[in-house]
Amino acid sequence: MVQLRKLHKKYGEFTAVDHIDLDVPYGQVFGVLGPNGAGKTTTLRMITGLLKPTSGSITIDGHDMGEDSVAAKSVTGFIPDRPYVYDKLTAFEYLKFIGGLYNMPSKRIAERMREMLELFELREWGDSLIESFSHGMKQRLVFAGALLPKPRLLVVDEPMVGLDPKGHRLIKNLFKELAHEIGMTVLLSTHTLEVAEEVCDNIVIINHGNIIARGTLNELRTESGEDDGSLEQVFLRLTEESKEERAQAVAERFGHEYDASEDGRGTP
Ligand SMILES: Nc1ncnc2c1ncn2[C@@H]1O[C@H](COP(=O)(O)OP(=O)(O)OP(=O)(O)O)[C@@H](O)[C@H]1O
Repeated sequence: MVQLRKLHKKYGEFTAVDHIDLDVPYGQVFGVLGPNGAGKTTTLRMITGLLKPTSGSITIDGHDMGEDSVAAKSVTGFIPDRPYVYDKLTAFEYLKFIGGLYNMPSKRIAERMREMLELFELREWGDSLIESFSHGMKQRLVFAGALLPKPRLLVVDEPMVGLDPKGHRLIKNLFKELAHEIGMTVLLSTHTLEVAEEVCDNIVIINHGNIIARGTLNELRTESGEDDGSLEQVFLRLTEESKEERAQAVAERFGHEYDASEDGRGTP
């Protein structure tokens, strides 16, 4: 479904994503994990076409993002980590706007709006202004919008932010159903390891812009030597760094040269 080849992103001199290769199969829940600043959001935003790579290629469902970004984006739904929605619209108006972006016929938009508002327990709120919604309701509305056109690929950055326990359960079940029953590919980044453990068929772990491990939870357990470990133990083991590695990363971040002889302090 998604192929990344030597995907690279620099912000100025800083490398956020470092020539990664990745294949995400159809019909799976695929998790992207990694510590803060690892490059997860940057990678997902490049896949959705919101950020332009410095180099490398992205193919979505056979469409090359560089050559035909409209075709690649037309099969993709995106749920960002923060629900940016225009407060002065009603839920109906917001969903109609999304349907229009995907060129959906009005009848289809009306049908899907009803289904989505029902699914995300917002049925009575269709005519209400979004400004009256709580954070969690806004997040659920963003989910409804992203799924409205039935995308083949759903990209989700930190899905659990702002959702209550009932919302967590709804979303976890939904991801599994979408992937395993409808065949949608769900590509998600999360810090909630219990979510990844429960729903992801495959996982990649990113650190400093590189993929440092990939596979099923069992394969990651073997790789990390944590044979019976939880994903948290596996994650901590795989991302643990020596003092030198940490110092080097900080020095690179601030454009300094790292000199190990200086006890890990970067020199300007
Ligand atoms: N617009 C930007 N300009 C400069 N640096 C940026 C920009 N956006 C991100 N970065 C840097 O790129 C690196 C990767 O950021 P990114 O947001 O992709 O990480 P992440 O893995 O999603 O982190 P988190 O888990 O904290 O959300 C970080 O060091 C970040 O500071």
